[in-house]
Amino acid sequence: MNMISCKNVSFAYDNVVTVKDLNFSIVDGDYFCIVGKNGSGKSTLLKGLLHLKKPFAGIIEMHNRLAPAEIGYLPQQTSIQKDFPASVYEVVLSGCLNRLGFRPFYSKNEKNVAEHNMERLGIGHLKNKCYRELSGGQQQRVLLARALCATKKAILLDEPVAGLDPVVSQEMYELIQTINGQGITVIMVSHDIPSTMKYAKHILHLHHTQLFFGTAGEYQNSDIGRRFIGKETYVQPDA
Ligand SMILES: Nc1ncnc2c1ncn2[C@@H]1O[C@H](COP(=O)(O)OP(=O)(O)OP(=O)(O)O)[C@@H](O)[C@H]1O
Repeated sequence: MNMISCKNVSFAYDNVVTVKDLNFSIVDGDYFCIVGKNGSGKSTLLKGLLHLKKPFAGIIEMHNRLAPAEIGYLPQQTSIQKDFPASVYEVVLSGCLNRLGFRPFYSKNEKNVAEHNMERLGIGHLKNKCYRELSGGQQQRVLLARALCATKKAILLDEPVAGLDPVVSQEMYELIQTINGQGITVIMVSHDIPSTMKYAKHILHLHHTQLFFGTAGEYQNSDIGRRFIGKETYVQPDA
């Protein structure tokens, strides 16, 4: 069943259209990857899906009463975020912010949700540690736990393994796959094409418009897919 549909969607900055004619759907339980070169419109689309940016034209439909605030979001990390002076627990719990409404304090239930997601991602033992003292991989797990506090339905991840070493990246991908297997829809922007091909169910390839939308298998067999996968996959030169 469709969770989100984009129909003839375009985005513009200062009335200048930068991304146009997007037509695709994300289904319940999808592992949906958005790929494309720098500046092709991936982050703009993410902002659109989160309703942080209005389409210039077209419509983004959220089905089954999915509210944008119910999508957990793991943004790209900046150096300022990496230095954030809060405990792991505080960072994870802040994922429940959207549930607070006018209440000033978190409820017992929200605290339980935070505890549950820390255990789920294997960071329960880091609860009282300062976020900025963690490794890059641990920080990403914390942010993933935070994103999961906001949702039972979908998470949106912007380059979740950027800056992580191959082993930690692999662990992160396995966690994301496990979460997807538990029924959470995964929507991910990625420059990591080999892993995209390994895990994605559907792929959207952007270059200011939609160059491809379909299954990972269809992408692999398409001209655009073959060219992009070939270019982006790093081949170890002969020693
Ligand atoms: N705030 C803005 N004002 C004006 N133009 C913008 C703004 N943000 C993005 N753009 C333009 O919109 C287009 C798409 O940018 P976007 O950041 O969405 O690309 P991207 O695919 O996410 O890039 P990257 O892979 O480098 O993160 C680009 O041409 C960019 O210059």
